[in-house]
Amino acid sequence: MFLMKDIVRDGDPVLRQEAADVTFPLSAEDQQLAKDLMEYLVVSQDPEQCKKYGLRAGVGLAAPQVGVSKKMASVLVPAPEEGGKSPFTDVIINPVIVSESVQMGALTEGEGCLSVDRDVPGFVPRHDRITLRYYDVNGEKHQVRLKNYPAIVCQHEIDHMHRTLFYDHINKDEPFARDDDMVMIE
Ligand SMILES: OCN(O)CCCc1ccccc1
Ligand code: NI
Repeated sequence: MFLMKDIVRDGDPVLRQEAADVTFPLSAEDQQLAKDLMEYLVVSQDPEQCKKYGLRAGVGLAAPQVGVSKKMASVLVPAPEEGGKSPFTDVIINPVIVSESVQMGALTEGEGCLSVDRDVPGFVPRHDRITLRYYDVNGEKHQVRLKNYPAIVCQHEIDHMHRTLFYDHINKDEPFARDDDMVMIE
């Protein structure tokens, strides 16, 4: 199981590398990696377990963040309300955004990252809607349309595979600048 000590922090070159495509069928190692990446999210989103293991809660975790420069990330978007259904939960492998809205969206709270041990205030403008193509651990191809929070999370994780951290997108001069067309996501 991954602990905070296993999470690579900003400054480590692996976070600024282009990650490698994953080959199928998954090696035993990559199967274990997928399990561990998802397990981290499940455990970190359980308040009791999160505290017990001293984790920072996360809704996504990309392989480069545990030092593995591969195009694999777990995503577990919590259900909006108790007992509801998660809007998106999967391990996304070799993801490609095949289309994206012109309209941008950003979390009103800004973003954070398990690999960035500091607050970086500001809006992180992303595409409000995307069509995402990816493979799951069984090598099955998926094409999904995501919007708002699930779309934001997937773009954050895919960024990790392409040398990008969330604060790269924040406007340096005016961190809270927004065009009136931008969807503000609670
Ligand atoms: O890469 C995942 N990770 O650093 C955890 C935080 C994920 C995340 C946080 C805010 C908005 C989108 C995604
Ligand atoms: Ni991150």
